[in-house]
Amino acid sequence: MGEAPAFFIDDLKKDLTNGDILKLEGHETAINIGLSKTYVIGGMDNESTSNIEVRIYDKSIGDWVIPIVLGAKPNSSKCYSAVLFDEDRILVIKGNSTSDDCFWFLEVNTAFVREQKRRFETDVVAWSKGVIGEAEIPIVISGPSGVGKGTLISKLVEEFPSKFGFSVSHTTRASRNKEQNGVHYHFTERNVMEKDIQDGKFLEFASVHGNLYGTSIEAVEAVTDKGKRCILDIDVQGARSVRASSLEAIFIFIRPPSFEDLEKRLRARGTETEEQIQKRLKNARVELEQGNSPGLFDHILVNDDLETCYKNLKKLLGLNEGAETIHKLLPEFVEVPLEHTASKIDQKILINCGNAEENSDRNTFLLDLSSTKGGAPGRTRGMNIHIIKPSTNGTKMLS
Ligand SMILES: Nc1ncnc2c1ncn2[C@@H]1O[C@H](COP(=O)(O)OP(=O)(O)OP(=O)(O)O)[C@@H](O)[C@H]1O
Ligand SMILES: Nc1nc2c(ncn2[C@@H]2O[C@H](COP(=O)(O)O)[C@@H](O)[C@H]2O)c(=O)[nH]1
Repeated sequence: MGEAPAFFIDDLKKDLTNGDILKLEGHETAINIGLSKTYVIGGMDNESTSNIEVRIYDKSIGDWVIPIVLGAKPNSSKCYSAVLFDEDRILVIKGNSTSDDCFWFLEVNTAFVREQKRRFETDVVAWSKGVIGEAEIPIVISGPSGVGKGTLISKLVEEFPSKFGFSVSHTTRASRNKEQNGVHYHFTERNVMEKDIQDGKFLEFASVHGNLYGTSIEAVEAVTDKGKRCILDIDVQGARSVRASSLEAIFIFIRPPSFEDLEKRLRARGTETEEQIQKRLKNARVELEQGNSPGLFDHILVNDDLETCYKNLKKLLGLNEGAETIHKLLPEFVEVPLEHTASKIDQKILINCGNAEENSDRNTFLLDLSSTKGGAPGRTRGMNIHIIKPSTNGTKMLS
């Protein structure tokens, strides 16, 4: 049984550095990792800082280090507790928050963080939001330009709005007439997108028909966080990158009935100049060949008659009539108050809410982290939460 302490805001002076007195400011919590480093997490009582800050006291140099902080940062709260989950990750629990925003992992030495430390040649930490429950794995749809990927995806999202969500890509190409920024694409300047790629914000990116396209980690997580299955419409290079990434997905390649049909569709759409059409058709020949690459795509569909192809797509996704009305049970939803304590037992975190003497009805939660997957950059998914209710004779039962 491994037990790790949690520290709270009223621990203003605490011997966290095995000898040195460390002064915590405002709403901060701190935790030791190894013999030499103390991670101080939280913020001052300052309206201007809306995100949780991180600083490291390095005993070996006797000084503070401000690390590069990667990943989407949690908003600040008035109370945090921290539990050392393993040597690589600190679980931070935000007081006064609900379970959709109260569990965060600060990664200090995971493979991703080690790679970033090498890249930046300085201390790096990365946030990853803890999410309760699993999500259905994303669907990657690829195929040559004009084959009908967008048409098929739109039909699926329209018929099953609560089941599927579209991953909104970034692109440097100009928007077409009816395209909306943030809905069809995030239309971006090349230098901004290149900087974001450098900063590790993209799951994949590729140069397609002369423009830069890419899927940000946030684009996929935003859909999955809503409990929806994410659909990515990306080219074959992008599909290859996702295959090589840690994201588990289903890969579907859409083929036209013939090259002539593909050309007709592209021209009939009327969104490209003749020069652009020629470029897309040239690239289509390469993509059609690559669609057969062994081990890349799980399924190949021919989009001849649209309705038939759509029916086949639904079939392979296991959707039948009335599927939209079937809802999965939502994972347990809990609220962690300002005053709480947290302690670790194996892969589980016991969270006691409130003051034991004053409130006998206080909730106790058991957060099971044994099936977690993923991590920075992105989310840590697969947490399970159980509510332990006090029984009348004082024995606590798992619900
Ligand atoms: N089965 C089909 N039969 C005839 N026309 C189709 C069929 N499927 C789609 N189309 C039409 O073909 C054109 C291209 O379709 P769509 O824009 O969905 O292709 P796409 O694969 O998403 O292209 P891109 O990769 O360039 O975004 C559209 O005008 C669409 O209405
Ligand atoms: N690798 C990626 N490819 C993408 C992404 N978003 C779209 N695409 C592909 O680009 C072409 C052209 O699209 P268009 O909207 O300009 O017609 C098409 O094949 C898309 O699948 C992305 O994020 N990454």
